[in-house]
Amino acid sequence: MTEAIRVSEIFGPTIQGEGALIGQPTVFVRTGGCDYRCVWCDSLHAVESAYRETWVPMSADAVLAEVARLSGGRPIMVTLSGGNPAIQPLGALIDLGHARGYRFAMETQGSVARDWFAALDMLVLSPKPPSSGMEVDWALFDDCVAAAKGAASVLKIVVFDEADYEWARAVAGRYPQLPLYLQPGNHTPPPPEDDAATVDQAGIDARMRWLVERVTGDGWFDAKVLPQLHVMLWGNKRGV
Ligand SMILES: C[S@@+](CC[C@H](N)C(=O)[O-])C[C@H]1O[C@@H](n2cnc3c(N)ncnc32)[C@H](O)[C@@H]1O
Ligand SMILES: Nc1nc2[nH]cc(C(=O)O)c2c(=O)[nH]1
Ligand code: SF4
Ligand SMILES: [Mg+2]
Repeated sequence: MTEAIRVSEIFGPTIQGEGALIGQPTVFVRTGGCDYRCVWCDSLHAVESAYRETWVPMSADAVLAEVARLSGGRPIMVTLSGGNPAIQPLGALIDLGHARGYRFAMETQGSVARDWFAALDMLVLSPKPPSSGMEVDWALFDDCVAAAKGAASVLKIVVFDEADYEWARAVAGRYPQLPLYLQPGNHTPPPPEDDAATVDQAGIDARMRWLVERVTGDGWFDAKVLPQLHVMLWGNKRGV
């Protein structure tokens, strides 16, 4: 019996709405609990301890059975997110899923490194810019980059303002080997309203246009700028 995984929600298939795998059909496994508290986190139901009683301990077998039920038993890309999925014991799930043809991408802020990162098909590292109110521990972040070993790794940085943009440029300079994705931030209403599709899409669009102008104006031609596609389609609705 493997150690239990604390699960906030399992949903899909939907499309990956962000970053390198945008548009790709996937099932999300969102774990509960995070070592960060970003002021603009859009997934507080998987972060705040007020929601702890909604998180269910599940075995790797049970998680994979639910993923298989949702995907009609067909192998699919599984996206591990959270909260911070790196604080959960996910190695056994990845091995079990691989044996059945599933692939695994994971979203993490890069604050906790695990040796099983190397088994992922993609590691998405999203270090948090100044607007988040968090401060990155770069030694821990470097441990995460190193733990991925041969696994494909990318950077995805949320940008709300000029200070975030300048910060993203510096981070890109620090990790020239990692493909970099920039995404405009969305201001999410705090719970309990976070179930509703209430985003300021016009504001996000304006931030996206500004970001494109900054990147092209600077001749930063190896950065990719993408919106959160699922937010364009469904706002900050849960489970999509
Ligand atoms: C909810 S987080 C969970 C995974 C992990 N804790 C992390 O932050 O990478 C998933 C992704 O959503 C991004 N994100 C969170 N809140 C956001 C917001 N308000 N606007 C845009 N992206 C956001 C994060 O930067 C991360 O790339
Ligand atoms: N469709 C969709 N794409 C996503 N990409 C990253 C997400 C996340 O919350 O980690 C997310 C999400 O919640 N939904
Ligand atoms: S690290 Fe991710 S899940 Fe945790 S608070 Fe920040 S955005 Fe939310
Ligand atoms: Mg999200």
